[in-house]
Amino acid sequence: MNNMIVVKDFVKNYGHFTAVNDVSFEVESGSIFAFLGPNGAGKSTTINTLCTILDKTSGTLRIDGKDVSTDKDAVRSVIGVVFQDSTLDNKMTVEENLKMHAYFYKLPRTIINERIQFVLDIVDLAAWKKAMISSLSGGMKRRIEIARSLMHFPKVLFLDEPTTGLDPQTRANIWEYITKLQKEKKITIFLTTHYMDEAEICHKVAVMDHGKIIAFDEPYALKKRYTKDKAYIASNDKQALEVLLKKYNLNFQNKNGHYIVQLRDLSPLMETISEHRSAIKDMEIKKGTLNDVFLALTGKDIRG
Ligand SMILES: Nc1ncnc2c1ncn2[C@@H]1O[C@H](COP(=O)(O)OP(=O)(O)OP(=O)(O)O)[C@@H](O)[C@H]1O
Repeated sequence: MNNMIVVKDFVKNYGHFTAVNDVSFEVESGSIFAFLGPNGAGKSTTINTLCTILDKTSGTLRIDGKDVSTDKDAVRSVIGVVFQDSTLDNKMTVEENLKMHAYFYKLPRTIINERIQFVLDIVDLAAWKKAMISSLSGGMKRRIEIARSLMHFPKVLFLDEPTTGLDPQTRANIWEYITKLQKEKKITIFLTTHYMDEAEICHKVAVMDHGKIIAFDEPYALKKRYTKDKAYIASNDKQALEVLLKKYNLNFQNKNGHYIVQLRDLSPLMETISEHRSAIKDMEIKKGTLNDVFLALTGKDIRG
């Protein structure tokens, strides 16, 4: 396995306050990795240290084999970053913003126009090259920021809450580009989010709380380990249903007319349903979510 990012025993203090407390993790090359956690968990601090913006207190952080503390320029040349808040210049055009980035990264002048076309094509905004940034919607600006971060062909793209504040359709749209970059360009994507549905589609997730990684795995594995699926059943004969649920040792509660049944495996539920078939009004099985994982680990909802 080839790891693009390796973090070992990372600690970051702000004065006497420890924002990141002895964190270690690795991110596989070409994968999409998410830091999931509530506000203040330490996600941005970690991302900013990896991006060479903040200095660590202790530990080792490497990107593509380069140390983020001692080899900052080399690290900067292989990463692209999209911050939480826009850093585009509103008084300039799309093209001018991208050119600024090209000059900053000392791209050869002869390739700049071609590169601008290339990155704008990736986010489907080539037609907006001459538009002022101030005339674009929030979602378009975010796409331009992603395009800009790709100008120097980074191996790793850091996205700090890339879709916060965007409407659901624009969020879906941004995700289309993120997955395209990972699949087609083989870029390693490292993002922070507090949206469960976004973390669900990542290859690996680190769940973070109070500066610690409290779980780290594929979303499916986390859900399997920490959550139970639940069946929601509405019945025309509640008494008979309760007798059956008890008979098959199923753990249940009655809420708002529905029986909520915790499932370890499906067979006792299947037996219950087949014996109760004629009286069932409605039934739905809900899978465990990453929020349930967070709840199981911390006793609180991820949104606080
Ligand atoms: N410059 C700073 N000085 C002091 N404390 C800070 C500083 N920056 C962050 N913190 C604190 O460190 C902790 C982690 O903050 P961080 O921004 O990394 O969290 P986060 O998980 O990214 O949350 P958010 O989603 O709100 O950005 C928080 O308690 C925050 O208040």
